[in-house]
Amino acid sequence: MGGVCCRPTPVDFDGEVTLFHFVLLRCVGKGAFGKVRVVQHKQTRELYALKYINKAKCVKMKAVPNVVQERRLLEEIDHPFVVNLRYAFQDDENCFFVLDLMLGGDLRFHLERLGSLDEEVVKFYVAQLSSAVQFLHENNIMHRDLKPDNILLDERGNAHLTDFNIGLKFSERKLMGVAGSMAYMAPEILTKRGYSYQIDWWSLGVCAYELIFGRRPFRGRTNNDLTYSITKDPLKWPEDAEKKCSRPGMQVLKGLLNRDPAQRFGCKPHGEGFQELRRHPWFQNIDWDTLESKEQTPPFIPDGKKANFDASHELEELLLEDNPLKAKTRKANQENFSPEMRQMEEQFTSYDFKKMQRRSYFPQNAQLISTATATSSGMASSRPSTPATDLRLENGVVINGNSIHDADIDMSRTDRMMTEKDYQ
Ligand SMILES: Nc1ncnc2c1ncn2[C@@H]1O[C@H](COP(=O)(O)OP(=O)(O)OP(=O)(O)O)[C@@H](O)[C@H]1O
Repeated sequence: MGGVCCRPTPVDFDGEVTLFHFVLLRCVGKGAFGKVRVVQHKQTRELYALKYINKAKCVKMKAVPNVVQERRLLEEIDHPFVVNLRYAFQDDENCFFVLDLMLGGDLRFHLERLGSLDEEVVKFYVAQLSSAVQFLHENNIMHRDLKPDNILLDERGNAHLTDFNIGLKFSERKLMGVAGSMAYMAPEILTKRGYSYQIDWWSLGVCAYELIFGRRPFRGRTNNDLTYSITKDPLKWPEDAEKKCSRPGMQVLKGLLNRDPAQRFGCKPHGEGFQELRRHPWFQNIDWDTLESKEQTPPFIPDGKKANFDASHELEELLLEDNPLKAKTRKANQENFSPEMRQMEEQFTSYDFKKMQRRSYFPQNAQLISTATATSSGMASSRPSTPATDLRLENGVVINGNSIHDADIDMSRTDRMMTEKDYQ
C-alpha cells in the first residue's frame, strides 16, 4: 500500500513536453523572475538549461507581454551563436524555457574575475556575435540588450547571445521607447530621435571596449551624467590602450561606437555593413567560412573543472527556497484567471524542437523558417492555428496581423536593468 505514493509518474514522451520529461540538476543562475538550472531530458539524455519564470510574479511585475514576446521571438531564431530555444511549456506555477546549455559562464562573470580579456579573445567573440547580430537583423529582430551579462560561453569557449526579454521585431519605422541597460544604450535611444537595429552594433562596441580595457567607454555617476557622456563625450582611450589593443582593433571599436547610426560599422543595409566588418584588417586571422560551424578552436577555454557561475544560487536553492521546483500535473481552473494569467496561459504556447518546425508569429515572415529538425507529423495541439495571435502589450498596443512592426513596447519595466552597476 505504502509503496504506491513513491512510484514514479510514468512519462509520456509522445505527448506534449512537460517538466516530467526532465531530470532536474543543479541551479546555475537567477534572473529577474526565476531561476536557471541544468536539466537532462530523460529520453534523449541531452543536457539543457531550464529557465523558469514564476507566473504570479510575472503578472505582478506586468511582464507577461515580455515573456510571451521572448517565447515567440525565440521560436524564430536558430543560430550557432545564439542560445536557442529547444522546448517551451508551462504548468500552473511557472513558464519554462528549455535552452541550449552554456557551461562556460557569462562574460560578466569572466570579466569580473579577470579584469579584462585579451584582444584576440575579444576579437573572436566580436566575430561570432556579429554573425549572430547580422542573422537577427536579417530576420528583422533587434536584441536591444547586448551586454557581457547576456553573452554566454559554451564549454569550448564559443560566445552565444541570450536574453531576448526586450527583443523586438522591427520595420522601417523608427522606435522611440527607451529600453535596454543604460551603459550599453546607443545615443539615438537616449536622444529620443527614434532608433532602429543599428543600436545593437553600438552595444557590441561598448561590450568589446569594456572586455578589452576592463572599463566602459562612457561613464557617469547619475543617469544624467551617463546620458551626457554617451551622447556628447568624445571617445577616449585608456592611457595604456596601445598595450591592450592594436590599431585595427581600435579602428573597429571606433567604427562601432560611431554616434551616427548611418556611418556606424556593421550598419549599412542589406548585409553590406557586416561584409565590410568581415573584410576589416582586424579580422584578418578569422576564418569566417568555418566560424559558424564552430570548427575553430576558441582562444579562451573556460575551466571545465570549476563551476563557471555564481555557486551561491545553488546554496540559496538548497537552504532558502521554500517552494523548490518539482514536476506537477496541471490542475488549472481557468475560470478564476485574471486577464493577464489567461493571456499567459493562452499565449505561452508549447514548443518542441524535435517535433515542430520553427516559424514566425509575426506576419511579415509567417512562413516556416527552419526545417532542420522538424517532422511534419508532430505538430503539437497547443500551437495556434493562425501564425499570429494577438499579443497585448503593457501600453495597450495590440500586436496582431498588421501592427507588430510598428509597435514599440513600453519599457517602464526595464529600469530594473539600469542598476547602480550600469551607471558607474
Ligand atoms: N542557457 C544557459 N546555460 C547556462 N547558464 C545560463 C543559461 N541561461 C542563463 N544562464 C545563467 O543564468 C543567469 C540568469 O539568466 P536569466 O536569463 O534568467 O537572467 P536575466 O539575464 O536576469 O534574465 P531576465 O532579464 O530575463 O530576467 C545568467 O546570468 C547565466 O549565468
